[in-house]
Formats: sequence, C-alpha cells, structure tokens
Amino acid sequence: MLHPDLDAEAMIETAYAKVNVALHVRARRDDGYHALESLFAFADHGDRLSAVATDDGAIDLFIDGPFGGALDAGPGNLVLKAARALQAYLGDQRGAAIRLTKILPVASGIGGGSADAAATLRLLARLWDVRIAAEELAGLALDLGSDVPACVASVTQMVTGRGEGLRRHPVKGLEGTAMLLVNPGVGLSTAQVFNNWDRVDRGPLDAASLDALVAQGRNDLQAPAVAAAPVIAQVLAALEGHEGLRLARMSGSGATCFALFDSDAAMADAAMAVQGAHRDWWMMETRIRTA
Ligand SMILES: C[C@](O)(CO)[C@H](O)COP(=O)(O)OP(=O)(O)OC[C@H]1O[C@@H](n2ccc(N)nc2=O)[C@H](O)[C@@H]1O
Ligand SMILES: Nc1ncnc2c1ncn2[C@@H]1O[C@H](COP(=O)(O)OP(=O)(O)OP(=O)(O)O)[C@@H](O)[C@H]1O
Repeated sequence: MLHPDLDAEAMIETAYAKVNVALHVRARRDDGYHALESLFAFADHGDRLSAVATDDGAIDLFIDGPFGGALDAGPGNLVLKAARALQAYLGDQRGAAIRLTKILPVASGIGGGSADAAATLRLLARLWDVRIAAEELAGLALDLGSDVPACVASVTQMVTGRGEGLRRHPVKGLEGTAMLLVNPGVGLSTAQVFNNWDRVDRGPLDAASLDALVAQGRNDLQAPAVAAAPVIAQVLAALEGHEGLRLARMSGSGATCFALFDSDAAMADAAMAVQGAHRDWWMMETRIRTA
C-alpha cells in the first residue's frame, strides 16, 4: 500500500543510470577490491524516487515500477541503507516515507542500486533541509558501495581506485549523445565477475577524447561476464553494424550493453531492429546526461 501523502506533495529525484564508457581493471588489491580506471557517464533517465517527511522517525519504503517485483523492501535495499546511514550521520530521528519506482533492471551493470542510494542521499538532504560537506557525503556514499560516490553528482567523471577517486571529466562529443541501453534479462553478480577477471593488467585508460575511448578503451570485465552469460556476446553482435553507430560495449559487470549513436534517428532505427529480433530484451533509448 502506498503512503497516502506520497504523491501529493512529494519531493522527487531521478536515480540516473550509470554506464562505464570504458572500464580498465588494473590490479587486484589486498582488500579484495580491484583498482580501476573508468570513465563514468550517466543516462538522462533512471529510477524515480519520491519522498515525504514524517515526524515519527521511521523510514518506510514502497516499491513499484516495471522491475519493482525483482526487489524487496527489506533492510538490504540500498534506498533503506542510504536513508539509515544519513539518519545515523545526522544523529536525529527525522523520518521519511519513500517511494521507489524501479525502471532499471536489477544487478545489470548500470548501477541501479548505486544510483538509488545516491539519489536517496540527495533527496533526503533536500527533504530534511540539511547541508553535508562534500567529503562527508563521499564517505557515506562509499560505505554504501563503490559506485555510489560517482552517482552522487551523476556527471561524466574519471573514476579511480575502488571508486573513491573522482574527477569531473567532460569529453567533447560525449555529453548529449544518443545512447541505447540493452539488457538480455540475465542478472550477474558483480563480485563473481570480478573474481573471474584473469588478473592481466592490459594498461591505462586514455580518456582524453571520444576517439581514444572508442579505439583504445575497453571493458576488462566483458570477457569474464560473457563467459558467465554468453548471451552478452549476442547483444553486442546485435548492436554492431547499424548506421550511425559510434560504439557498442558492455557496462560495468554486465549484462547491460550500451550503444552510442551519431543521431536520435540512427538510435531509433537500431532500437527498432534489435527489439524486433529480440522481443524479450529490455531496452531504453536515452542520451548521455549533461550536468
Ligand atoms: C563494476 C562497477 O560497477 C564499475 O563501475 C563497480 O566497480 C562495482 O561497484 P558496486 O556494484 O558499487 O560494488 P560494491 O557493492 O562496492 O562491491 C561489490 C563487489 O564487487 C567487487 N568489487 C567492487 C568494486 C571494485 N573496485 N572492486 C571489486 O572487486 C567486490 O568483490 C565487492 O564485494
Ligand atoms: N534499490 C536497489 N536497486 C537495485 N538493486 C538493489 C537495490 N537495493 C539492493 N540491491 C541489490 O544490489 C545488487 C546490485 O544491484 P545494482 O542494480 O546496483 O547492480 P549493478 O547494476 O550490477 O551495478 P554495477 O554497475 O555497480 O555492477 C543486486 O543484487 C540487488 O539485489
């Protein structure tokens, strides 16, 4: 049941989908995490979060949307974890009723959960009217997941380390670009895909230009993800060869792949062809977000 007030005067945030335009895995660290170099970009679309303040100190979560059924509203939900982390940080008992409309597939390499966590931090800071220093917010975010700090600003960034090294990094010709997201409906465990990386350092990431990202950029998790879910290779093959295609690559630990196009019309034609041949694949036509 939805909170009765939730739609009337709710504050709203979008949890923008993340793509790793390139993701270079450089080393396995002693703490089990991997040292990365990745250019993160964000879609103009994502999950929708809305919230109203309550005065009983409780955090209530309601989930709906096309992928809402794939997710439970228990304490493991990243929205609840983010809300409770912020409550604990503030040390008081402000409450909220939050509605998550899940548009993005779960465990799919486009950071749905991470984007939700970051959007929850932004939303509740606004709702509760609190200002949090950037470093404090980054610390809270990293405790929630490696992708969460980058999702706080949701702008194009070079991301290093486990996910904590952030540098705003606009790339000429990237922001505003038409982007098609395609997911074949298999969920992959990020930890397992990292575990199956072959531990070969294939070299640093040159993110100086879109040409370099296309020609020399890689996703080092693509091979281990394809080994676990061979349908990813079919997605990439289905994206190749369309007129106006600039780049087709897997995002994050998969299985979602993204394709960048020269124009909206080229994207729409490709989307129609791919969807026609694979009616059960999830797709989203969007563009790279400009801050
Ligand atoms: C694959 C990426 O999405 C690329 O942006 C991220 O590196 C993963 O970010 P995330 O899903 O927020 O990851 P976390 O929830 O922090 O970690 C999940 C698991 O992925 C592995 N992991 C994650 C990040 C990282 N730099 N090295 C890792 O080895 C660890 O086994 C960890 O237990
Ligand atoms: N609000 C949420 N949305 C999505 N997943 C969530 C959420 N809360 C918890 N999870 C759990 O987090 C895990 C990862 O979800 P997410 O969608 O962020 O993965 P991902 O898209 O593979 O991320 P990445 O790009 O970081 O690899 C899933 O196993 C899911 O059950």
